[in-house]
Amino acid sequence: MTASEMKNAILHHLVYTLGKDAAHAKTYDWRMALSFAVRDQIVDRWFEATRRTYAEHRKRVYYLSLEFLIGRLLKDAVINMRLEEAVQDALDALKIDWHELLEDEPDAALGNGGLGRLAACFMESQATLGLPAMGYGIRYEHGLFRQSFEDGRQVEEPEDWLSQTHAWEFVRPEVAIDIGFGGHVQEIGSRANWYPSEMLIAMAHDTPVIGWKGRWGNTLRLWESRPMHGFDLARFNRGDYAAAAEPEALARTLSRVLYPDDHTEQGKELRLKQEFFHTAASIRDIIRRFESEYDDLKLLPKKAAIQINDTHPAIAGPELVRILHDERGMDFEEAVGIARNTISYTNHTLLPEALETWGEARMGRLLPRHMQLIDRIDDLHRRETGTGHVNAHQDGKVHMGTLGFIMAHKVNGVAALHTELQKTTVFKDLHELHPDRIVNQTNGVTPRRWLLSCNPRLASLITEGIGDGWVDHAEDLEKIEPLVADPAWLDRYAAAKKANKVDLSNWIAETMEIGVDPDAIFDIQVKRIHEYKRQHLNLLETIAHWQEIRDNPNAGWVPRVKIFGGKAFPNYIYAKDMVRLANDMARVMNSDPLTSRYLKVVFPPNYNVSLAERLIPAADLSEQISTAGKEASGTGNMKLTLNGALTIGTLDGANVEIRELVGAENFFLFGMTAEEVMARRAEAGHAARAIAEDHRLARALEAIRSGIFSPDEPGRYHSITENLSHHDYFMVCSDFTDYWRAQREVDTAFTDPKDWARKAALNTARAGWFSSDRTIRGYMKDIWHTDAAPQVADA
Ligand SMILES: CCc1ccc([C@H](C)CC(=O)N[C@@H]2O[C@H](CO)[C@@H](O)[C@H](O)[C@H]2O)cc1
Repeated sequence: MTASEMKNAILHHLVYTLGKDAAHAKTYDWRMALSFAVRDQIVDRWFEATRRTYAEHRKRVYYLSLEFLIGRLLKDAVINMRLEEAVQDALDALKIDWHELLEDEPDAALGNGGLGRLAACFMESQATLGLPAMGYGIRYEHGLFRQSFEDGRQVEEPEDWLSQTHAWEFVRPEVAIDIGFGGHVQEIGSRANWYPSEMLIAMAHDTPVIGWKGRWGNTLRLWESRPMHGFDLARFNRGDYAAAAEPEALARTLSRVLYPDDHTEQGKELRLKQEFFHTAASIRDIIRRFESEYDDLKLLPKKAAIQINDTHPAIAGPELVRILHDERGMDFEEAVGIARNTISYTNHTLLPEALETWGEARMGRLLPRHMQLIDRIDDLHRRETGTGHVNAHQDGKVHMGTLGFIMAHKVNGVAALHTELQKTTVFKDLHELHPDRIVNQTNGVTPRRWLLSCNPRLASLITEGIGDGWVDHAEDLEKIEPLVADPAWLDRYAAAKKANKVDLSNWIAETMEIGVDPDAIFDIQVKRIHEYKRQHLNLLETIAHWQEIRDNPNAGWVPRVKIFGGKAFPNYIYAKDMVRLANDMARVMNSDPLTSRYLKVVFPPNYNVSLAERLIPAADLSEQISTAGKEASGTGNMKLTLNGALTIGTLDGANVEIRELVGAENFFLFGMTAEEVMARRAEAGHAARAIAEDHRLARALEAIRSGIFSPDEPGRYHSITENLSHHDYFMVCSDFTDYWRAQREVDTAFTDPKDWARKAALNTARAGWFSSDRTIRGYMKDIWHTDAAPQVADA
């Protein structure tokens, strides 16, 4: 598409779709007009892919997830359709600033963190690989809350991405599925009729997901909840206005807001209703599509692969069995077999508090037939395995992890260490019963968004050196290794990083009025705030570092900027205290005349996908410091490695595989292994001993305890200091000394910019394996048994 064609298409949509005259158009109008112009280019490819999938009777993958952390879509679409040049030239001609339009788009923040973002990367990779796939999610009216800071405290505000028209979705009023809750069951022999007492509608909104070079397009279908019966006019006419709107309000509650908790199940009824609403609508839609092409449901596993993203859609098993057995009359055991061969389950966490369980009373009341089927599935599993002690329904609860495992033909972990730990911890018994069911699929990230789009300086340097094959064959990045040996190329590599750091310093100055030195080490920890991720270990080291600089300011300290980003679950007080402590420390340290030129702390609010795209290209050091055995994989670690940040980290999650691939000499390792953590945790007083043995740790804790960072409320962080001194379940104290050692090694290494650049470039060169394209190819081979469609021509 030429620039002038693009210009005309933009002007066409401005006038005829937005109904705006160019003279009066606002940024929003231009962004929407451009989005529609680009969308037009995508729709044809999207339809072509759908048509081919039907025509070639291809097996489809269905990715069921309560979260899709998509971020912005305009730039992604322009880049994947190779329209960047045409768009930029068209906008130049219209005197419209491209970056202003990009910044104007709200993030689609339909997820909490790792799990949701992984789903979004997977959707883009499936489309890039030409794999017929469909994502099923919920169209939350309010995504993850907006975070702001008041006096250093996290404050949450509702996020409202839908207050403006969303350019990238198409509503599907004809795809409206009845969803029931409660009521009673009438059993007829083995089968039953379920008579729900509450009904509402799931309506579909489709977003095209276009792959690299526009060669294939898939659909992300998001469900909105609508009332079965709309506005109650009779009540309104009787003046009972609130009641008149009640059915509408009630029904819409289900897709109103994303639950902001990641890692702690709240067991709230609305959450279970959201999960069933999402999953039942998706399963019904999958069966409808299957039956529109085939008439023998025994074929289902051959033509559909359903992946459940953690336990949140685990009710999919019983719901599929209910439809196959109760509604389609299939024999119960056969129905379970068909369902199991269709479904596979990914586990993303070992944290006990994150493993969902539902009370039998609540499940029985809300989903009476499913509760019965869960018991029959347990019974069948007992007969199949000849054991009685592993049941989904146990001690008055339904364990969704066990249900997900029993009703799946494959269960996967998201990194090699995590997958092995699954076999010895959460799924130990089930693994013994089904030794070949657990497989590993180490996570990945899309190199389109997380390198080509967010780091154009580095991307163009790479493409100039090795061509653009790396964009959809990221393993090709290893071809830059020979260039790393060329000092001139390495200088340009370092210059790209430096320019990104200057951009970020300017943004921090503009938005936070904090001056940071772009030649300092940009040390970044960006992720959800959680004790197991140990932001407080980073804060303690920062305090000890600050104290040492104050003791001896002229000791030739290597300047460091500590950048934090992340949201705390609103009810997670300890995590919110960690956020506030970081802000209190920033206030004191950044204005400390003795130390501020050597050490700054910066905590930009509202960390989300778009802020990650701004921070990650400017990172020198990637903080991946979780307690070994706790972070299932991590994906931020992969994005930072791809963008040339060196990792300081523990042998946890995918850090292990990153270190193996980039080389131990290009990674700052510290801390106990998962086994050592278990052993140390068994030793009483492990924290007190660590504190006694490390004066820096003791002194840093004392600084917090004494109120240096909270003079107006000295006891503000009592919870943190007391917990660390007496419990310290996540081994912050026991890993401190070695962490300090590793951080000082970082300082030393950074004083040799050439060697640092070489290490950084080798991280980029060897990060290709962490592409989500490789991950999806793994799922296709080991779990979904699908192959990609031969590609249509490039965009
Ligand atoms: C029910 C509450 C709840 C909500 C979300 C979750 C997610 C599983 C948490 C999550 O995001 N896990 C992260 O998944 C990433 C993608 O696989 C991994 O890289 C991270 O290590 C893991 O913490 C657990 C429990």
